[in-house]
Parts: sequence; C-alpha cells; structure tokens
Amino acid sequence: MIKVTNLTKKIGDVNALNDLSFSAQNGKITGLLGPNGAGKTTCLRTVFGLLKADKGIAEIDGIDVAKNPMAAKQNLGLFPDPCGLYERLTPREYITFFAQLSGMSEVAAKEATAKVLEKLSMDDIADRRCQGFSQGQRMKTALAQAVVHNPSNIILDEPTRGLDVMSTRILRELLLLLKAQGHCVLFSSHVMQEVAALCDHVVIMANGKVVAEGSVESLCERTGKDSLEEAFIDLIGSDEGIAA
Ligand SMILES: Nc1ncnc2c1ncn2[C@@H]1O[C@H](COP(=O)(O)OP(=O)(O)OP(=O)(O)O)[C@@H](O)[C@H]1O
Repeated sequence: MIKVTNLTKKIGDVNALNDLSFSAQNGKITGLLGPNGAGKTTCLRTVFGLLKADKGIAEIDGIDVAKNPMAAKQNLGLFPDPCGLYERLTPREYITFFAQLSGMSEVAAKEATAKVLEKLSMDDIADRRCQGFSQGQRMKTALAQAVVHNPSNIILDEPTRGLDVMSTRILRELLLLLKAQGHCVLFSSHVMQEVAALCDHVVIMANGKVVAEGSVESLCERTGKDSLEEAFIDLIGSDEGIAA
C-alpha cells in the first residue's frame, strides 16, 4: 500500500504539493489524474524518495520513505523510461544487473530474473540484445526491471506517453496482471480512456491538492456526468491538460 499524508512541497515560488493526502491499495490500480502542473510527477518523485517533502509523510507498506528509504524501496518498483535500456545487454543481463543493484546476490538475481521473464512471457526475447527492440518489447523489459525484486508496489509516471496502440495494450495487460497478482499499482496519466478502463480508484488532483477521489462510477455519479472526462472537467473547472 502507498499512502501519502499532508504532503507539502514548495519548488521555487510554486506550491507543487499542497497538503496532499490519498492512499493506493494492494490488488488495485490507482490513477493519479490532473491537468498540467497539478503536481503528479512531484508526488510520485516524493513517494520514490527522489524529492524530499517540506511537510507530510509518504509511506510504502507503512514504512516512511524519508526516514527509511532503503527499506521502503525494497517494496517499491519504479517503471523507468523504456527508451533508456542498455542496448548492448539482453533483457536477462539487464534485469539481472538491476536485481543485483537492488541488493540481491548474483544467484538470487539470476533466479528472480528467470521468474520475472516467465511471469511477463518474455522467453522469446530474453536472450536477444535490446538494440532494435520494438516499443512493446522495451516496455516489457522496463517493467520487468521495475518488478524483478518483487515489490508489492509499483509506480509509473505517464507510462503510455508516446506509445502506439499495440504497446499501450501490452502495458495495460501487464498492469492488469500485476493487479491480479495482488500488487498495488499507482500511475499518473492524462488519458481519460486509459484511466477509465484500468483504474479501480481515481485520484483527481489540481494545484497540488486532491480535488476528488473514488471509482470512475462514483465520480460520474457525484457530478451527474456520463463519462470520466466530463466528471473531470466538472471537478477541476477546466478542460486543460486532457488527452482524449
Ligand atoms: N524543478 C522544478 N523547477 C521549477 N518548478 C517546478 C519544478 N518541478 C516542478 N515544478 C512546478 O511544480 C508544479 C507541479 O509540477 P509537476 O511536474 O509535478 O506537475 P504534473 O502534474 O506532473 O504536470 P504534467 O502533467 O504537465 O507533467 C508545476 O507548476 C511545475 O512547474
């Protein structure tokens, strides 16, 4: 479970996070939705311990990220930019390398890599160099790297940005698989369709705060609208930052 409580972060003159509180549960996909500049990336970076909040707490399975970053990160996977793979390595080598970076012995890292390659059905590409990989193959490799240490929680910042339809579908299936395996999945997005199709829980934020949260159905019901997009516009009072 990922929980943020009263997170506050000022960057320059901007209140990027302004008393932000919400939680994302295990076995559920939670979507962080908000217009440009709402604070989504700042929130996810703080949860991963890359930024330090001025106030408030970010917890991973009850562990305070700021106080105990190493322990918190053992339970957390961060989906990296799939463009940044090491081209000369095969997925097996690449994922094993990151497993060792997370603190596993060579033997344990190799075992964990074999398991994740099987879990994500990557046997056909496991021993090919990443150079020349399709976007979907890159995505699978990046996701395997994020979950090789079997974290109970995974966060993804706009994971489908720039992806074609097929790669987006692959990523969606992978997220649903992680959910079915009981992981807590938290991702940010501008794409209403994607959030509506995938998320059990939606957190709508603007100006560093939670404006509303709940299931897609409950947000539609609350605003009297037929779609998440209409509900979103009603709640934040603007259609800025929406991708269809
Ligand atoms: N390094 C920085 N320097 C200056 N301002 C920053 C910095 N990082 C974030 N901000 C500001 O903090 C606010 C929140 O930014 P953030 O990137 O978290 O928003 P976001 O919801 O992820 O936006 P987007 O959807 O456009 O990616 C914005 O006003 C942004 O300009």
